[in-house]
Formats: sequence, C-alpha cells, structure tokens
Amino acid sequence: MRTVKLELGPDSYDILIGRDLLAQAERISALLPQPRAAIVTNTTVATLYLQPLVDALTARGVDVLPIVLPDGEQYKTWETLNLIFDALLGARAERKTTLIALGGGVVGDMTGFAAAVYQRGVPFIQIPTTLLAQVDSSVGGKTAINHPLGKNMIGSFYQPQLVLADLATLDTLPPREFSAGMAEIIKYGLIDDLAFFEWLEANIDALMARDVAALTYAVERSCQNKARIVGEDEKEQGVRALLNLGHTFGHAIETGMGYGVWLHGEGVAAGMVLAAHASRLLGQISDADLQRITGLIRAAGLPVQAPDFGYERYAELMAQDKKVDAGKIKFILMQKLGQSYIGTLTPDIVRGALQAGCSADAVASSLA
Ligand SMILES: NC(=O)c1ccc[n+]([C@@H]2O[C@H](COP(=O)([O-])OP(=O)(O)OC[C@H]3O[C@@H](n4cnc5c(N)ncnc54)[C@H](O)[C@@H]3O)[C@@H](O)[C@H]2O)c1
Ligand SMILES: O=C(O)C(=O)C[C@@H](O)[C@H](O)[C@H](O)COP(=O)(O)O
Ligand SMILES: [Zn+2]
Repeated sequence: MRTVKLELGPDSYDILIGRDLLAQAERISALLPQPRAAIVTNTTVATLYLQPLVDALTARGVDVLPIVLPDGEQYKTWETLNLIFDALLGARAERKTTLIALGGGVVGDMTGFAAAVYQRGVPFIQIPTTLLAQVDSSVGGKTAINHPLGKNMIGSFYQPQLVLADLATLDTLPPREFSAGMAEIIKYGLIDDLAFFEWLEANIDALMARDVAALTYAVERSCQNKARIVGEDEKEQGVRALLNLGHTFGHAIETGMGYGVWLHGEGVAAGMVLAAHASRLLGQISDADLQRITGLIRAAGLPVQAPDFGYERYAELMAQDKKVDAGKIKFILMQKLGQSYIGTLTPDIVRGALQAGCSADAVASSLA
C-alpha cells in the first residue's frame, strides 16, 4: 500500500492507495468518533461494493446506514442532496456520525457537500471507486452540486479525514469511464510535471491495459501532484486554479451538451486540447507539442475535438466560470509543454482556438 499525505496543518490527511483496501476497514473504524457511519453511494456502485464495506465495518462494531442515490451527473442536484439529508434525519444521525462517500466524483462531491452542511459539519471519508475520483475528485476538499446554469456552482471547501483508494474497484470500471479518469492524469503532466507527461507517453499502452504497476504509479503520482498544489493553496486564491486546466472550456462543454452527455473527463480532454490550441496561437507551444498533447489524449481513448456550438455560446457558458474576476474569464494556458499558467485570452484567440479544436461531428457522435 502507498500513502500520500495532504499537508493542511490540523486538517492534514492520508491518501491510501492499493488493492483490496476495502476489506481493511480498521483504517476507517479507527477514525470514527462514534461507532456510527452513513455510507453514501449510488445504485451502480451499491451492487458492487456496498455489502463488502458494510460487512467489514459491521464486523468492527460500526452501526451502518446505507444511503443509495440515483446514478449520473444529471443527479448532482439539490433534490438528490436532499435525499441524503432525509435519510440522515430519518435515522437521527448525529454530529459525530461520519459520512462515507463510496463511488465516483458525483457521489464524492455530493457527500462532501452534505457532510459540510449537515448539522454544520460532520466527519467525512472518501472511498473513490473510479479512476477519476482516485486521482482527483476525492483529494483536496472541493465539494459541490451543479446548477442548470453552471457546473459545481453551489458547494464548499471541506476536507475528508481519509481517502482510501482501492485499485481493485477499478477492475469493474467501464472503458469509457477509465478513459475519463485518464484526462485528469494527463492534466497533471501538462500543469507542471513534464517528466510525468513523458512517462505517460511511454506507458500509455500499459495503463490502458490496466497494468497494476503502471496504474499504481499513475494514481500515486497524480495524488502527489494534487496534494502538493492543494497543500499550497487550499481555497484557490492562486496556484490551485492550475488544477482547472481544460476546465474553462470543459465545464462549458458539459453544461452546453446537458449534464451527463459528455463525461467530465471527456470535457476536460477536449478542453485541454482547446487550451493547447490557444497556447499554440500565442506562440508558446509548437505544432510538435500540440501533436504530442493530442496524441496522448487520443491514445487514452478521449476526444480531441470539442463540440461546435459556436463562439457566442461558448463565451456565454464560460462567463459563468468560477475563475471569472471582475467579468474577465481566466484560462489555464501552456507557457511551454509541461508548464501551465493562469492567464486571459482575447476574443480573437478564443475564436481561433475554437475554430481549430471544434467539430460538428463531436456533437453528433456523442449524441449517437
Ligand atoms: N471535487 C473535485 O476536485 C473534482 C475533481 C474532478 C471531478 N469532479 C467531479 O467528479 C464528477 C465526475 O466523477 P466520475 O468521473 O467519477 O463520474 P461518476 O461519479 O459519475 O462515476 C462514473 C460512472 O462509473 C460508475 N462507477 C463508479 N465506480 C465504479 C466501479 N468501480 N465499477 C463500475 N462502475 C463504477 C458510476 O456509477 C457512474 O456511472 C463530476 O461531477 C466532476 O465535476 C470533482
Ligand atoms: O481540485 C481542484 O481545484 C480542481 O480544479 C480539480 C478539477 O479536476 C475538478 O473538476 C474541480 O471540481 C473543478 O473545480 P471548479 O472549481 O472549477 O468547479
Ligand atoms: Zn476535473
């Protein structure tokens, strides 16, 4: 088992990475302030991993309340959040009752938000079961629900007390979801870790074949990168915004297509390609760099062309981004391959990037 530490003073926590960790419930039970926990999951993950976790905790004397939500990005809403509160109140869950998120980023983001506000804050543990959640969403304490007008618009920063990433759960993850997680992994290479980007280029086939050693390394290195950045800037006053590489365009794609049509990782992938096109137009990366970026993203089974809903619609959607400051949209751009920065773009460069990186086919194929 590998351990990555997220250093946040009194709010520091461990990220445990390895196979078959679900059965090792003592790492969870040791943290519970009372022998009571609610496991929040969804209908898909419940059939696969809820019972083993309930059994492992029950065997350690923990009273478990399962809360099973509908599955899908379209359910990352107030209504679904309320189902968590209904269940917690119905079972008289207390301030010391721990909420455990068992699932992907949707379950993790909603459970974290519920933990932040239920009785003004209860303990919270993340058990991510998608690649995306293991390398990104379970780490760092961003929690949220969507609004019809924008992604993750209502939420809070609220750190878990433990992240337990059981790589064995990825054995059942569908290929499209696995690829979605690869987008956030590639993101770390492009933010500021060229050596990791080059390692990914060399090992993409092993990763896509889910080779255990390659996967363990990629998850650990991703968590190290994220933990370092969040440790420097927990509440996104500066450097943490780099973790939004590909997301200004990507969130616009997710919202514009309708939540759940394009997966989050797919939006991020096409969004990173658009950011690369913009950086190329600014003369900061070369054609060869652009080819390397699109080549790796394509090899990970991800889209390299964004849906074409036109400059005006993209501009309208991106105006809702959380990085907007005094009306100015911020983008994460590439200074060179493997080094990103937070900047702004003129409308001409945004238009140029969209012209180069959008395709009507990308809309049609994803709706097919
Ligand atoms: N908080 C953050 O820092 C952060 C970071 C990145 C993404 N996010 C959010 O995370 C969400 C995307 O997360 P995601 O990609 O995990 O999607 P998801 O949570 O929708 O999970 C993807 C699908 O895989 C299923 N699934 C989960 N685990 C499985 C398993 N082991 N085997 C088989 N199926 C399984 C789920 O039921 C779902 O159908 C988005 O809402 C995004 O905004 C948040
Ligand atoms: O942890 C962060 O910070 C990130 O930006 C990670 C992103 O991958 C993630 O999708 C996050 O939820 C986006 O944040 P948002 O503030 O733009 O909603
Ligand atoms: Zn993301």
